[in-house]
Amino acid sequence: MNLPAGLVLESGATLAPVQIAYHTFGTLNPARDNVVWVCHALTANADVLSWWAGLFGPGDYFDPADWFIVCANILGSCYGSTGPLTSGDATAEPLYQQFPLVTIRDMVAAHEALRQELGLERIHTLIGGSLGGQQALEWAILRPTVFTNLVVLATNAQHSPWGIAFNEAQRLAIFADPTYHEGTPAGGQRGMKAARATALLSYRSYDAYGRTQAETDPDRLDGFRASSYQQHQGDKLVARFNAYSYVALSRTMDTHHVGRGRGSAALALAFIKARTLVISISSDVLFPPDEQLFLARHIPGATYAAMDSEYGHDGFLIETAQITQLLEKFYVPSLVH
Ligand SMILES: CC(=O)SCCNC(=O)CCNC(=O)[C@H](O)C(C)(C)COP(=O)(O)OP(=O)(O)OC[C@H]1O[C@@H](n2cnc3c(N)ncnc32)[C@H](O)[C@@H]1OP(=O)(O)O
Ligand SMILES: N[C@@H](CCO)C(=O)O
Repeated sequence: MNLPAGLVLESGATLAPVQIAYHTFGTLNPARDNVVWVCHALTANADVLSWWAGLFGPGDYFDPADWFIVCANILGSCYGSTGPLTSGDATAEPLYQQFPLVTIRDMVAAHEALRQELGLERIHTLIGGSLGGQQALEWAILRPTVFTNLVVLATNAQHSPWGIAFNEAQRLAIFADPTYHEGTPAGGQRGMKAARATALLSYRSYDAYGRTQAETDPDRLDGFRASSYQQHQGDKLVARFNAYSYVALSRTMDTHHVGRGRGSAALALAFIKARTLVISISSDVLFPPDEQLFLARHIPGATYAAMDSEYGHDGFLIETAQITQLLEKFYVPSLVH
């Protein structure tokens, strides 16, 4: 979808033109009440069936045979929507480091424009984890009557000092790579590799590393498994992402505060009318369970569910069997459609 006039961002700057890439799966039913809208996290994309398999896909809880699933790539990303490498205007240069600050609310403005374009008056379920949960919360506050159900995982009402510090450490790694400042599509790759390796420490847990990366050779002095894992994960992101989007999206995450201009986070959450399920992960050090307890306390009538997992923050992507069980329990009373 194209917005030729673009969007006036929360900062006051105009981003124009704006393109929003999205995928839909399944079919909108005649009653138009089977829409599930997924807000994706930091480095994912609109193809939710590829990165949330086990929850979205044939035979999964959200089976495209039953549901009309919509997922839009977020502004600032590199998977089709307007971002630092796409000027949006074929004649202009990409903006690279000059890409403007996009807030979570700006991302939501893009989702809202797409919802209106698609003519979806009601969304049965709005779901997202992490940065996706931040968008979902903002949207449910902004348009309280649109969403029947809201499911947020491993997310928060306001990005924490700890989360911002992690993001800053990652940006420092990218800024220390001189190629980032050259402004080319491959700029900052070595920095982003280090940034992803740093981020991973906040996405997994001590126990997960202990289980998957333990050494079997007690005499080893170098070349540890945990080291090559960090290298591999950094390389894997470099192969599919770019440093300018990484910096832009981490800055977006830092801006997240549902209470901005609304008195407080608690007052803002009280606007939500959707029936809400808030899910936490016991080993999540980046978005710890206290943050989800806060959400559940302040969203009217919300249900809180704690997942026990050793996977840390990334548990929201990995623990699909547990999430399915929680959804089955959550939807039973209201049955569905
Ligand atoms: C275009 C696309 O790729 S779609 C985008 C995919 N990603 C997203 O959308 C973002 C959301 N997804 C994610 O963040 C992740 O995929 C997760 C959290 C769901 C799972 O993370 P993964 O990295 O797949 O799992 P895990 O931590 O177990 O690591 C497995 C990988 O590490 C490798 N690995 C494990 N131990 C080691 C080691 N000691 N040394 C080197 N490599 C290792 C494995 O071989 C495997 O590599 P592969 O992914 O290249 O096959
Ligand atoms: N590992 C995920 C989640 C971060 O919140 C990603 O790369 O998008």
